[in-house]
Amino acid sequence: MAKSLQIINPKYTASAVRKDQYPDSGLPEIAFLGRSNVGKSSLINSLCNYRGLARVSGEPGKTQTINYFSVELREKDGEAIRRTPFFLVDLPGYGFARTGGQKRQMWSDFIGEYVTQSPHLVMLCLLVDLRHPGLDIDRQAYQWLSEHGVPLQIVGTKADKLKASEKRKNMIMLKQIFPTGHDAVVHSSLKKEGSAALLERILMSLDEASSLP
Ligand SMILES: Nc1nc2c(ncn2[C@@H]2O[C@H](COP(=O)(O)OP(=O)(O)OP(=O)(O)O)[C@@H](O)[C@H]2O)c(=O)[nH]1
Ligand SMILES: [Mg+2]
Repeated sequence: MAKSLQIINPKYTASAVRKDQYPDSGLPEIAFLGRSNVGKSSLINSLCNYRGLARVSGEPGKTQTINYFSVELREKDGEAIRRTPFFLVDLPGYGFARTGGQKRQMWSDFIGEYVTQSPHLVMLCLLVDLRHPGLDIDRQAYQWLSEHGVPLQIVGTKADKLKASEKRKNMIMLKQIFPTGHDAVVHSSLKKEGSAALLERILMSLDEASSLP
């Protein structure tokens, strides 16, 4: 029988804007970053099959804090079942400033602090709207994250908004613009496309992290 992967038992656990507010359970973390409105919170809900878990909005700037959701990855391989607990971490978006006037920053300092200093972050999914594969702000974010050695997985979002031919073309562009060790994953929260591939990557990175000394 084929192997199946599923997220189970999702629960909101904590919100943080400072290091001393990070949960101290020691669980590995998979986090989601990208432009405001790119679909980070929706993707978490879609992976968990739980509509209201992370707050979603049509207006950019909805998620304002680092939000931790405890989950388990359930892997069923024939009769064998394995459950791996970890956190899905929703982050505020970048590229949208509610108030003008201040010096433009890519994102709040606490986001940079989290992605570079959280001791349990094993993979950061960088979400890019598949309709707009090469925006300057996403290139800058990718550059900064790469320079800081953050382990990245690129995810092209809102794939349901493109025709099959555009999807293929833009996925090739994503791979060229944002080269990482693993191919970009194409995803649609609306159509649930790409979740299986992303769960495979999550399992791989959790397994790699747990095998480190
Ligand atoms: N068509 C389509 N719409 C989507 C998809 N994912 C998210 N959306 C819509 O995009 C909007 C923003 O979604 P969110 O999940 O709140 O985006 P976010 O990246 O968390 O935004 P911030 O928290 O503001 O940074 C909402 O109106 C969602 O319904 C998708 O896969 N397909
Ligand atoms: Mg959000």
